[in-house]
This record gives sequence, structure tokens and C-alpha cells, in this order.
Amino acid sequence: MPKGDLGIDLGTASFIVYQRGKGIVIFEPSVVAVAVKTGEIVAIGEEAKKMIGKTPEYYKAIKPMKDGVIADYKTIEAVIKEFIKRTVKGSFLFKPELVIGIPTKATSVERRAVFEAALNAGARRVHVVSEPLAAAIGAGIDVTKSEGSMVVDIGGGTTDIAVISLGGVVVGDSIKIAGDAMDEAIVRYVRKKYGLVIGEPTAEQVKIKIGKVHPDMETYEMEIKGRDAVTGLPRTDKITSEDVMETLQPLVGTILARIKAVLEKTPPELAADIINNGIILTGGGALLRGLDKLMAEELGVKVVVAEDPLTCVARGTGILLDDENLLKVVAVSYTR
Ligand SMILES: Nc1ncnc2c1ncn2[C@@H]1O[C@H](COP(=O)(O)OP(=O)(O)OP(=O)(O)O)[C@@H](O)[C@H]1O
Repeated sequence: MPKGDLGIDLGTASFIVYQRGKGIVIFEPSVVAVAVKTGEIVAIGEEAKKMIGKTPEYYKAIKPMKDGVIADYKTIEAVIKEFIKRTVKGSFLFKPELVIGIPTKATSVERRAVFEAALNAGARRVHVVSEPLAAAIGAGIDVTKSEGSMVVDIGGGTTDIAVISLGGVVVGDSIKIAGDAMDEAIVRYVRKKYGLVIGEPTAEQVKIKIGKVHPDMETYEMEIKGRDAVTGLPRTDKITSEDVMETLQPLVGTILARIKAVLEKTPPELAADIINNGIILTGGGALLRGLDKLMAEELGVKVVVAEDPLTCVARGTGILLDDENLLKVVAVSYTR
């Protein structure tokens, strides 16, 4: 494939684009600002995110990805078009080949819609690959082996659990409990315990900066700014890592229960491989302090956090741009 071809991770939290021969060239929040009257896209990513809550009446900020799936195909088409424009500068006739990660549970109709959106956006050929497979490839796993590997990808909208062998997902599950649900839980907790109304971006900062899910991890404190739930006036308060741990416990508990259920459905031979190789954690949620330790204790299996877990899917699609044989095994390809 020529340089300029793209690997794309359309995440609930971030859009990440890998350009062949260059590496990651776009890493933006998956937010789009649209003109209310015309429906025209006015900003994508960081610029659009800044407009949330501050947009004048004639702009609205939308998140075209919801719970890990594409909620708005027309916008995604425009987003892909914009990515092609930004990366394939100057060469108007060049139509890139795209590798796009899609959720495991995407139906054939949704897969087809991704393909249509990408072709309409100006792609020459489109390959779609299941996200946990792309994440595993990005994490350096040889997915074509008969040996089983387990990948748990904790993103913004979804947690994907997949047992992979011979280039496919043998057993898997996808649940709508991931980073966003954690942020929402922190918002509710702070309101209940401290009588303080905070926004989800503040909750996310708390989770990232001082969050933990294992008691052995160090405890920190953080000042949070919000609005008093009773008086409505702005005020600050303090939250600790222990608070976050208490808040996230039920969510992490559910994720662990679903991983256990997948392990129980895994054929014994592959389960033995997983015990030997451990579970690979990818996605932003993998960075939650103490999650690997908690998982290892609760599941009795070694847990490894992939290097740079946030970019595993995008780097996986990038590796596929360079490996046509692997692409044939793991992806579904379309040309008009
Ligand atoms: N250090 C951290 N600790 C805990 N969570 C983190 C950390 N860094 C990022 N996150 C969370 O990871 C999530 C984003 O992860 P990622 O980029 O893998 O998701 P995504 O691919 O966009 O979403 P999805 O896979 O659901 O479509 C966000 O919820 C973010 O808050």
C-alpha cells in the first residue's frame, strides 16, 4: 500500500489516525461541532470540545460515537473526509486505502455503513477489523497463532473482552461499562457525599489523576471545583483516591464478573494458554491505578498492561496497513 493510507480508530473518547510511513498523526477527542441551521461541520476534536457548553446558539457539539458504536454515520463520513484532507495534503487525486477498527458486536449492517461512509469520504478501499483484534495486534500479539490470548480493551464507551486464536475472536463479550460510566459514577458520588455538582470532564480528571481501584495503591487528594447542590453557588471541595475506589468498585466488579464468564466459556486448551501468557489490558481504562493487580488477584491469572494502551487499536490498524497477509486473515475488505 502506498504512503498516505490510513488506519483509523473511531473511539467513543478519541479519534486516532495512523498514517502509513508516519505513525500516529491525529489524536483528538471524538467531538464534532456542527452549525445548527446548515448541519455543516465547523470543528472536529479539541477545537470542538472547547465549544461544548460554550457554543453559541447556532453551533452544537455532538459526539458521533456513542457506547463504542457509530451513532451518526453522516457525521462520521465528514470526519473521515476531514482526516483524509488533513493527511493527504496537496494530492487531490489520491484516494487512500483505509483500515478501520469497529466494535466486536457491530452487525453486518453497521459494518456496511462504515464501509459506505468511508468510500463516500473518498477512500479507494476499506478494510474493517474488530477492535479487540486490532488492539491485540497493536499490543504486539501474533494473533494468527493457534495459541489463545485474551485481550481486555477498556475504552470510553465499551469494554471489549476477547479470546483470540488463529486470527479470530473465539469467545468474546462487549459491555457498556468503561471510562464514561466511571466518570458518571464519580459525578453522582461527589454530589451525594459532598453536595457538590461537578461536570464529567472534572470527574475524568479526578479518575486519571488520583483514581485507584486497589487498596495497596497510594492515596492522594485533589481539589475539585463545582457548584453547591443547595445554594447553587460555586465552591471547592476535596476528594481522595479512597473515594474514587469506593465509587468504581461496583463497575470494576461487573467488568471482572464478565471476564470470568468469558473465561468459563473458553475452550480448555485456550484457557491453559491464557493462564501461561496472562491477560493483556488495552484502552485508556488499562491505566487505572491498581487495575492490573486487582484483576490478577481476583481472576488468578497474570495481567499485563500493554505499552501505550490508548493507541493499541490505532497502532494495530497501522501494522495491518503494512501486512497484507495478516489483513487478509483478520479484516473484511470492500471495494466499490
Ligand atoms: N490514566 C488513566 N486512568 C484511568 N482512565 C484513563 C486514563 N487515561 C485515559 N483514561 C480513560 O480511558 C478512556 C478512553 O480510552 P480509549 O481512548 O481507549 O477509548 P476509546 O477507544 O475512545 O473508546 P471505545 O473503545 O469505547 O470506543 C476515557 O474514559 C479516559 O477517561
